[in-house]
Amino acid sequence: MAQYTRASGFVGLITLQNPPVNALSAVVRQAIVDTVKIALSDPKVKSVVICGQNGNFCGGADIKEFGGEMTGPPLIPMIHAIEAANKPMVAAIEGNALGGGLELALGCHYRIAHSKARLGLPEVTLGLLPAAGGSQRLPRLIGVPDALDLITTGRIVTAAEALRLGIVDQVTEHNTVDAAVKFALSVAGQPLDARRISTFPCPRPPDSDALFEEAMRKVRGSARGAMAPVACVQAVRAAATLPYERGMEREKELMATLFTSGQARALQYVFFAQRAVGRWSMPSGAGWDTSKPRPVNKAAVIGLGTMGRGITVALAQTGLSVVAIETQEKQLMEAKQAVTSMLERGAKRRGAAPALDRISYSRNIQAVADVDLVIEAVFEDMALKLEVFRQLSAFCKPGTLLCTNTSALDVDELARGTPNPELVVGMHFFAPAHVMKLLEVVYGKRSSPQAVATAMQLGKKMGKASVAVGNCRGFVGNRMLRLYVEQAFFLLEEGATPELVDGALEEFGFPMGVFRMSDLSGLDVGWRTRKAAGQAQPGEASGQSARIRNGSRYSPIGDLVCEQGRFGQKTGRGWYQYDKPGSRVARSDPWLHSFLEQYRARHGLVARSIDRQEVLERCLYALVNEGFRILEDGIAAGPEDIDVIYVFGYGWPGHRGGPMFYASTVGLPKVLERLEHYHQAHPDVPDLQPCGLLRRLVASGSPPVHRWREVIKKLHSQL
Ligand SMILES: CCCCCCCCCCCCC/C=C/C(=O)SCCNC(=O)CCNC(=O)[C@H](O)C(C)(C)COP(=O)(O)OP(=O)(O)OC[C@H]1O[C@@H](n2cnc3c(N)ncnc32)[C@H](O)[C@@H]1OP(=O)(O)O
Repeated sequence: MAQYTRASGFVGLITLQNPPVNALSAVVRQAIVDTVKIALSDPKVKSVVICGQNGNFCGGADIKEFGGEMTGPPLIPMIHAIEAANKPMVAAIEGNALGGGLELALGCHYRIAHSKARLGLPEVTLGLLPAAGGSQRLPRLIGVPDALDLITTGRIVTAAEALRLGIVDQVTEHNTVDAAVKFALSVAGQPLDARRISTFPCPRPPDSDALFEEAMRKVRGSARGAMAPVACVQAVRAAATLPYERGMEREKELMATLFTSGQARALQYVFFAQRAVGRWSMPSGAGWDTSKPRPVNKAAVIGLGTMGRGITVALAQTGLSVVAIETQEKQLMEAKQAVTSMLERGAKRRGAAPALDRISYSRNIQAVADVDLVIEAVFEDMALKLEVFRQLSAFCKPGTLLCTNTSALDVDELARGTPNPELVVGMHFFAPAHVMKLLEVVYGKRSSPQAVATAMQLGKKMGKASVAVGNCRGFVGNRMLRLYVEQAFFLLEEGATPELVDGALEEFGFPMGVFRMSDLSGLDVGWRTRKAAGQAQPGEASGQSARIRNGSRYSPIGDLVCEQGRFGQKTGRGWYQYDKPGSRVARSDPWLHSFLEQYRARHGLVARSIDRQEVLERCLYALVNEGFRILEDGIAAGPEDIDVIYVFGYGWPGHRGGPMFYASTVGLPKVLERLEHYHQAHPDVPDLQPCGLLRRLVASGSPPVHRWREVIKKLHSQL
């Protein structure tokens, strides 16, 4: 709702009240309509201020309403009535003014913001566009290039940037509502014609056709099939080329296509999934609501390779004091230089001072003595990590949380090597750790809920989508990825090329297909793991036995490519060829194609024609099937956890909502049928056998994804 009061005698004060973010629900919209009417009809009121309660202006339209029938007064006429008012309407912006919230403020004649306010039109991230006039008013207010940037990316700006762009009229360090009331009194009675943004001509850039074509090219290149960014460009183009009323019609038309689209549903699911994973739980029943995190003011990072450096930067940028430890002098110096330049680059981008003085560097592990939490990021070697944990246990103060940044090693085994296993958790960062948004927080059998709560809270502070998962080989993300990569290898054996597989996956929306990705991250990483597991065996054995491990199909293709010294981009050769080592532009490699032909001949394999549909089904359904197993095993608490991991850590296109959501949109019976088909065709690949949970969900009528937890709970209670 919205509360109406009078301030300083002559100012009508409308306070939006819909905790926690004052979203514009039907009730709030009705209350705004009613209170605006009261204020405008009261002769004592000279001007009006609109603000939000609890220091938060407005988080936009109520996203929860989008799934159902929209009731209550619509936003557009409500904002028009505000703009048309004959008394000055002033928005007092504290906290967030996002989406419909900013559109409401743009309908006001003046905008006063607190210096800590954040403003933006993030609708595109929800598969929508700013369709309450935002796409038409913002370009008229700040010009086409800046409006295009904000609307197509959903980028949120600070009050300082908003002032520079001309979105707000004034920024205050003090009480925003007081400042707005004072301002409202100062402009009472002044003419308002020049303050109604919808009446402004849209400033037309000199070569606007070229500008829009370039914007469209850029957006199509990065959208990976998402419709909303494209519609955003079209809407802003309408603002630049059409009168306001016709622009509004175009905005509505474009929104109508997006509003009911599967992409919007998927992106809004991801929005709520991201919040749902914060309400984590462990199989013991402990969780976010029962576990209090410990305060963390000072942290240590052990091992300053690529991951350790990124983690150091992420921690320092969060405001923590960090002790960065590397035993080798040369590496320590190199790391210090790298961390310094990463911090400086980041600070320049944000227009802030680099957090250099928050970090101290040491070669001595005893420097951990006074830290609250340690993140170990040494080489992926169990013996080495056990030794580091032994030393940490000796030197850390009692109660220090010991975290390991392993991507696959057993957290329980590490915990067993310490006197306080309850203090050990995994914090699996993704490279580059200061950029990538995902963090898997891995709890072992003996991790205390408080340790998990502390790691989850630290992840949130670092701005990461943090997901609590159980301990198993590869945790959630890499455990699923193994099956996806494995299918891609099998497809090469059967007649596909890296280009075909990558093309299909990139068309689906991944930024890179599996082979281009593998060239980027280095083929030797997986090879080393396979060698350690005894899977990769040197030499070029032929015949079927060379492709079997533990009774299941195995493809040594990746191992053989590595044996040629082809490790991907870093060596200039991998699944593709590159101009020189380190170069990023992948080109088809005839050597690889003839290698594949020779390989098939040696193993008696006959290449067949494989289409993109099969590539998608084999790679994606195998991955989804493992997702069901993960849910069945209780490693992830719900489908949202898996989907957040894949969207934020593995490049799964957000407009397809994550693998489990995607499976639900394909239809679980269809996924089951295709897995049965492929399992029958490849009986030597047991991983293709449909998971019991998938069968159970289909048997229960394929409930929507938000109801899977009930089926999972029932399943676990019967085990
Ligand atoms: C047939 C065709 C018809 C077509 C036409 C139809 C027309 C109808 C549409 C009219 C035009 C609409 C145009 C406007 C659209 C919008 O405004 S879309 C919304 C845009 N806003 C956002 O994207 C902001 C989303 N929120 C956030 O980014 C953050 O929540 C925050 C505001 C920055 C606050 O962050 P933080 O403090 O970290 O809190 P959170 O944990 O994120 O959120 C707290 C809880 O609040 C819930 N929530 C947040 N925002 C909204 C929202 N806008 N609507 C509903 N709920 C919201 C969030 O989910 C959290 O709740 P829990 O999930 O229960 O934890």
